[in-house]
Amino acid sequence: MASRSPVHQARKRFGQNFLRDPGIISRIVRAIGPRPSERLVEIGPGQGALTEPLLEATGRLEVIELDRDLIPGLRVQFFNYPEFVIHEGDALKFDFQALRGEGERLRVVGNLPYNISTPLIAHLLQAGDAIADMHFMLQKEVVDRLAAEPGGPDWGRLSVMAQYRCRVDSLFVVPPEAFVPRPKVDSAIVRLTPHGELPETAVDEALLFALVREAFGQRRKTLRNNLKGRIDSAALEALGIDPARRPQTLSVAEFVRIANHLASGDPQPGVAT
Ligand SMILES: C[S@@+](CC[C@H](N)C(=O)[O-])C[C@H]1O[C@@H](n2cnc3c(N)ncnc32)[C@H](O)[C@@H]1O
Repeated sequence: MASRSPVHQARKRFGQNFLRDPGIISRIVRAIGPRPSERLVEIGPGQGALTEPLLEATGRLEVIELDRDLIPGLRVQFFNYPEFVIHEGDALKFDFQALRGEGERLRVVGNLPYNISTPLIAHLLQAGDAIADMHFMLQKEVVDRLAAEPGGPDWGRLSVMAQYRCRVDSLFVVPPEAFVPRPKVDSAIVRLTPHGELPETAVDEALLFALVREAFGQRRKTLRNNLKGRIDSAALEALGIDPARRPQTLSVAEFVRIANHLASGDPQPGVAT
């Protein structure tokens, strides 16, 4: 059953689990390490649990909140911060690029609504060099997938997509008791830091992500099977990749190598034509 606050009934459809544990809140803020005048953006401020200490630290904050019933409370709570800006709307459609000023990079934070966390991260990863770093509370299972290593059970599409663009640090676990209402699962804090320069660059990123989606189509099948029609066994071998391997054993660099070969249009790598 959803818990009540005197003014607001938590809404499941907006993924509302409000942080209540002061110890966890200050640990999150310490992990973020906000400094005065930095360009911080909070997704889903809710009832202001993180908003307040962030504003205290920086004096300046932009928030994006979808639930319009929460907006008046935020305006009242933070009326004495002239550089507190509320964007009423959907973070999934928000143009983060447009927010930053000349020479600025955004620090994005949020206890994210779990029902949209994966598409939201995908949306933020598109924001190019607009973002300096991101700190998110997510379901622990999603953090495990983001921070996974090749060969492990959690390594998959989300891991490759995130690690292609970012360094990923899983910071600490947050138990259900820290929230009202309590979620059914553990949560965790993750830090995503976009690479200044990509360690591996895909010539065609759309092709890389399509390839990764196909490769992980059936995790138990081999690359030979999952990538049938896309690349044959001889070409995989010429790229130094055993076609009998399963997709969850491939590193980001290996996926990029295959994608760049496909983008080059060569029938077979390493063979002079
Ligand atoms: C898990 S709650 C976190 C609230 C608060 N930050 C806290 O830690 O207590 C998620 C917040 O995101 C808001 N939200 C849900 N979907 C959203 C969306 N698409 N765009 C922006 N905010 C959203 C919810 O209304 C809610 O305030």
